[in-house]
Amino acid sequence: MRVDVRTLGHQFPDRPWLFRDLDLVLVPGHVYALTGPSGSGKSTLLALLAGWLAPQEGTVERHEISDISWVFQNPHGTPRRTALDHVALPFLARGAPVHEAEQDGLSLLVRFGLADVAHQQFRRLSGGEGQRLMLARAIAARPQLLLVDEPTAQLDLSTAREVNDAITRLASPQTIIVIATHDPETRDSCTDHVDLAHHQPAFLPGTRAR
Ligand SMILES: Nc1ncnc2c1ncn2[C@@H]1O[C@H](COP(=O)(O)OP(=O)(O)OP(=O)(O)O)[C@@H](O)[C@H]1O
Repeated sequence: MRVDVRTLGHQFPDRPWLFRDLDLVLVPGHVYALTGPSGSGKSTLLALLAGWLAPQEGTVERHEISDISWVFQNPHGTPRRTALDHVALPFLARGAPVHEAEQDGLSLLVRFGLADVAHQQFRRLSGGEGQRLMLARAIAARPQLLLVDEPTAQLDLSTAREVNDAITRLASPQTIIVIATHDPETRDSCTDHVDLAHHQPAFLPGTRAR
């Protein structure tokens, strides 16, 4: 399982290049922080990795990847379902008996510091709890590629810290994880760092920028 990115570059019609000459090999067990100034193309790169968007130059090859999940800035859960329901569901969907699915779900809630709210409805969770639950649910679903867009953007400092703490426990041997972020603490919670600033035309050698 692997994502190979080769000499990738993208620009939208009649707009300047966002980035060029990006080479990456993404593998499971790592959590890649994707940083860069606002408008540098972080969300665009996530869409290219997912295959939602075709690159203007270069290639993105996904090897042995069929399931791709996203976690967005705002947690989207089912309001009246409990936290445990949210993480048990992916296990049930894979055919686990209820008891086992709930046990596995509970272990994930413990890992993400959510054991105390296991039986709380989603609508009663705080912003940080909701966001950590989205990460826990994404891990439970075991996608081969997990794309996370600005997970702390809507959170205050201490709530963001809780989410960043969860990110330090996110790495999974079954999943390649990429997190677009502005937050230096999120970047430091990841295992690897890709800085789009180094791939903006102004930073690249030669005269290709225009
Ligand atoms: N479909 C589109 N058509 C034209 N321009 C687009 C499109 N999608 C994004 N852009 C532009 O591309 C640039 C990069 O956007 P993108 O959202 O990828 O940046 P970002 O680094 O994620 O920004 P931020 O940190 O502010 O979220 C922006 O100037 C944006 O307006």
